[in-house]
Amino acid sequence: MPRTLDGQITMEKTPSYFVTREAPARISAMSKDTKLIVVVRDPVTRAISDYTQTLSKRPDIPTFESLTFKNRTAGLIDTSWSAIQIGIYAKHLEHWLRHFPIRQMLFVSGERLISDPAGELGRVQDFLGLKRIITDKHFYFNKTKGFPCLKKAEGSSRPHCLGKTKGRTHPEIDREVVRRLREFYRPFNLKFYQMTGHDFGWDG
Ligand SMILES: Nc1ncnc2c1ncn2[C@@H]1O[C@H](COP(=O)(O)OS(=O)(=O)O)[C@@H](OP(=O)(O)O)[C@H]1O
Repeated sequence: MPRTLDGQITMEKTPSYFVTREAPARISAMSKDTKLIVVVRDPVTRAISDYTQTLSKRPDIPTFESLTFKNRTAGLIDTSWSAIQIGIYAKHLEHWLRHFPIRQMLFVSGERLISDPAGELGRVQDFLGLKRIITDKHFYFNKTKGFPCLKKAEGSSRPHCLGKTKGRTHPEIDREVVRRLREFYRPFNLKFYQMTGHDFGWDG
């Protein structure tokens, strides 16, 4: 991690910190003032997205439906499958709250990052104590990509969308399996809304 000079903010990101048991203590030991930003989306869609990403690299893996259950007849969800485990946000957050106060954490809605990127980035800028430089003016909706894109990439005058690995088409998943997963996540989601003081709207 480079030294941070006056007037600079050092940022670092990885998708795996939030669920890594050792990460909260290690980050707190490095700097207990660190601000933490977590992007969360509906855990069911997240699991399907995770599966879609693995499937793109290993097309021979079993179906989403078969990986979801330890015992499908009994409706027993396989919580050891990482695609499912990662979405139990309340459990992961508990570990962070042993080392950081909730005011040092910002939870960005993955859904709103798509429907209102400037609004969500406004929250990020406020949280970091920055002026709201990034606004609506910086985005446009790209119909081909189906997502918001930047009107101008940094250091360029050309528009920029995220790459092909972001926004893949998800496979169709058995509705009953989706329903069962929604039921499974519901109590954890409600706990998460309570802990963060923010209803992400994944449960109707
Ligand atoms: N503007 C824009 N363009 C494209 N994609 C967008 C955008 N905003 C959010 N998203 C969502 O980001 C999802 C991929 O991000 P990940 O967090 O999975 O990426 S990472 O591989 O873990 O870094 C990706 O998930 P999938 O749709 O499942 O691919 C998108 O839904």
